[in-house]
Amino acid sequence: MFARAIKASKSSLNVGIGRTNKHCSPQWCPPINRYAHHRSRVPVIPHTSIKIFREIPELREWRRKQLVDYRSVGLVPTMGALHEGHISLMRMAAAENHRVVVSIYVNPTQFGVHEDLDSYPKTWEKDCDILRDLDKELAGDGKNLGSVAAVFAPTTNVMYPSGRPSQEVDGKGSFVTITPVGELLEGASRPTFFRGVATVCMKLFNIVTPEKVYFGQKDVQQTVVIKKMVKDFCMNTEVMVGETQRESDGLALSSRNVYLGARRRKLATTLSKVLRVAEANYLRGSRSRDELLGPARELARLLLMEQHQLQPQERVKFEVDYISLADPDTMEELEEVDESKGAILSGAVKMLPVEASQPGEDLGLSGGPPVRLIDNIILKPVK
Ligand SMILES: Nc1ncnc2c1ncn2[C@@H]1O[C@H](COP(=O)(O)OP(=O)(O)OP(=O)(O)O)[C@@H](O)[C@H]1O
Ligand SMILES: CC(C)(CO)[C@@H](O)C(=O)[O-]
Ligand code: BAL
Repeated sequence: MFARAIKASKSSLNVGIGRTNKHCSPQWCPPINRYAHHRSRVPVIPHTSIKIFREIPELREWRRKQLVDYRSVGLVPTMGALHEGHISLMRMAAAENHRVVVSIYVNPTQFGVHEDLDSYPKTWEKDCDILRDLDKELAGDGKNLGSVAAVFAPTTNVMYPSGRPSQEVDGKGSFVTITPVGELLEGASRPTFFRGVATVCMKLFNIVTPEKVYFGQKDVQQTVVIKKMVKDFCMNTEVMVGETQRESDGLALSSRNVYLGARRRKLATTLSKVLRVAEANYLRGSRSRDELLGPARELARLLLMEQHQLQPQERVKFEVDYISLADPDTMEELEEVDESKGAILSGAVKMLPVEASQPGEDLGLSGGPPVRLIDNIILKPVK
């Protein structure tokens, strides 16, 4: 969250300023005119049949047609700045549904007041190129049931018709809260985060009415919150979870990795290394919190100490927010893993900005602001 400081490129600004909605800044509004298809009311991504819906009524009309035609619909919610993690969810959805809807919406209510909503990466044109390439790939692969049929890219006016609600913790508004799970871990660090996520996902599910919804394991607590919301509100959809996509050295893909720069990028694998130590101990038979998390915390301490011994021009400082061993259904902390249920190992680390840069050093986009990284490993049941 700390690292969303990219500014829209000049070209994306240019395409955005034709007819922007007063409730959305020109930087991030998908262009309305540019992709207009002459014979259709609904624009499409060029060289594809992927429809771009900006309004709810048109999307609902399209959705009704899919229902009448017995076509299943899968939804992949995203905040854009698409990468291979998102694409893997779309591939999964295309394998199991006739029509895949991808939502691209940077949801204000999940950002705390001091978080960087305004600078969250907005890469609409690049996202369209990625979707076009995926469209070609899926068309050439006979194993899929369907393909990406539509992008839903609403404005905040559409998503919050009574006006944009407060981002304050005690702010008023129509919110969905899923507690206590939404208050733990990520929710403790970002108190309005899961309220915003549950609220926007409830809206997206109500609008798209998908048979299945797709979320990434990288945001594991989010999957637990969404599953609980679907269960507790008797929602008619199935929550599917796609595995975390990683770089070859183990770093989980994330839109925010672009802010790391070369020096911090090398150390960004710290969290996955630390979690893997705990996983290795689980696989060797350890079950208690101390046996699992003790050595993991020790590795984090040693890696940080190593950095502190370096010169400011060379070192990377980071802060461990949490390392957790939690119940897979509630995210509550465990003293002992129940072998029949397994557990979730998760963590969050804040990579601090470099203290002293070297001449010409790549510090990451926007000068390398603080970057909060999250990751997790599922400890599978053994019985
Ligand atoms: N590396 C990944 N592997 C699998 N799924 C992912 C990965 N990264 C993100 N996702 C999933 O994609 C969906 C949309 O996520 P989002 O748009 O927030 O991307 P992100 O990379 O997590 O961005 P952020 O910088 O906000 O964390 C979520 O369900 C998320 O879990
Ligand atoms: C699910 C989501 C799209 C809701 O805004 C967001 O939290 C995300 O990208 O993980
Ligand atoms: N993938 C989680 C979205 C967020 O950090 O706001």
